[in-house]
Amino acid sequence: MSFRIQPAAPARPNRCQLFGPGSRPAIFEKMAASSADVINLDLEDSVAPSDKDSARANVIEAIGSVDWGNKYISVRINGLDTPYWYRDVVDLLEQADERLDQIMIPKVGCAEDIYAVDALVTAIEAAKGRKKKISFEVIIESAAGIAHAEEIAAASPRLQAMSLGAADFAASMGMQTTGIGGTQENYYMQVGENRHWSDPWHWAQAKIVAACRTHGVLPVDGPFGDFSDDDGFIAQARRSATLGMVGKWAIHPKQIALANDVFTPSEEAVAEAREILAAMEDAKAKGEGATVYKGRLVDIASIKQAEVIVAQAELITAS
Ligand SMILES: CC(C)(COP(=O)(O)OP(=O)(O)OC[C@H]1O[C@@H](n2cnc3c(N)ncnc32)[C@H](O)[C@@H]1OP(=O)(O)O)[C@@H](O)C(=O)NCCC(=O)NCCSC(=O)C[C@H](O)C(=O)O
Ligand SMILES: [Mg+2]
Repeated sequence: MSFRIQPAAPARPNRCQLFGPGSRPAIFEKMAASSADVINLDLEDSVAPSDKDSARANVIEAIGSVDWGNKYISVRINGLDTPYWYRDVVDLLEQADERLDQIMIPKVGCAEDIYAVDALVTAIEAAKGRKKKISFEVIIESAAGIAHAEEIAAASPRLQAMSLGAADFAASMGMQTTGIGGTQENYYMQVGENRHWSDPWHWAQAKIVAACRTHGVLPVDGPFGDFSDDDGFIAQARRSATLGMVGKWAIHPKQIALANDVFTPSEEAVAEAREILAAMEDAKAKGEGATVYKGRLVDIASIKQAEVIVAQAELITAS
């Protein structure tokens, strides 16, 4: 273990982030009534250029007027390569109710992108005397973003979460697909007559998880576009959870329960984790660093693994 202790990620549930276009205010109350932990009101790619101003106004109005309960409220601003983003930040920070928790910055490519938004947000917060410090989340969805994932994760103390945006990522990388995440027919190895499919998102997800865990940021899996494919969504979410991600986006309400289910440790998993902790307490009392649990080795590292599962479950119970 390094001399530097790995920082903890923010202690809030982030199992499902529900997206809705800012140009569709009719669904805001439905989003608020959902079981998602995080609400993402979108000003970016689900909003047509002609609707940017009205969507921004809708979102600012709804942040203060809708009862969002205990949900974490995030607004996705437009990318730094557009003429819209500064107006998004200025109007949100000057006009939106203190209920706003977070800004999502899309298509980040380097740490300086975060620096620029941080400088603007910090100035407006001070000028307006805003009490709550706005947090940031970013989307890694370009070749530059994934290449610089670690410096981006370290870029600001405001940064709480980092998602993989599979659609823009695929386009930026020149990948041969029009799917938004999920299974890719052509990514397989042929062994004799058998095809073995693999996961083209895996390496990017693993890089994001490592960058996030190094700097105390929540790693999140992004969208799964085919919302009629529940099994595909569940499989993708299970792979993400196994890699260390804490949640996944929902681009349709039917994906919320699927994400919550995968990213909530099951009762069996929590019971087993508690049993491992108890077994290791017994081992420690006997001066042993390792013992046998259900026919397999558990040791001091197993304590940390079990604590991850118990901590996830306790966080969700407390929320
Ligand atoms: C995908 C949708 C356009 C589908 O909308 P719709 O046709 O209305 O769906 P349904 O008729 O099946 O809706 C059933 C009921 O659910 C309500 N509804 C629909 N969407 C939402 C929602 N997001 N939140 C809450 N409630 C919702 C409908 O009103 C129906 O209600 P009722 O009539 O009372 O039964 C739509 O879901 C949608 O717009 N989704 C979000 C799209 C979005 O935000 N996209 C951006 C994120 S993905 C991305 O940006 C890619 C990423 O950046 C990358 O690069 O990878
Ligand atoms: Mg995108």
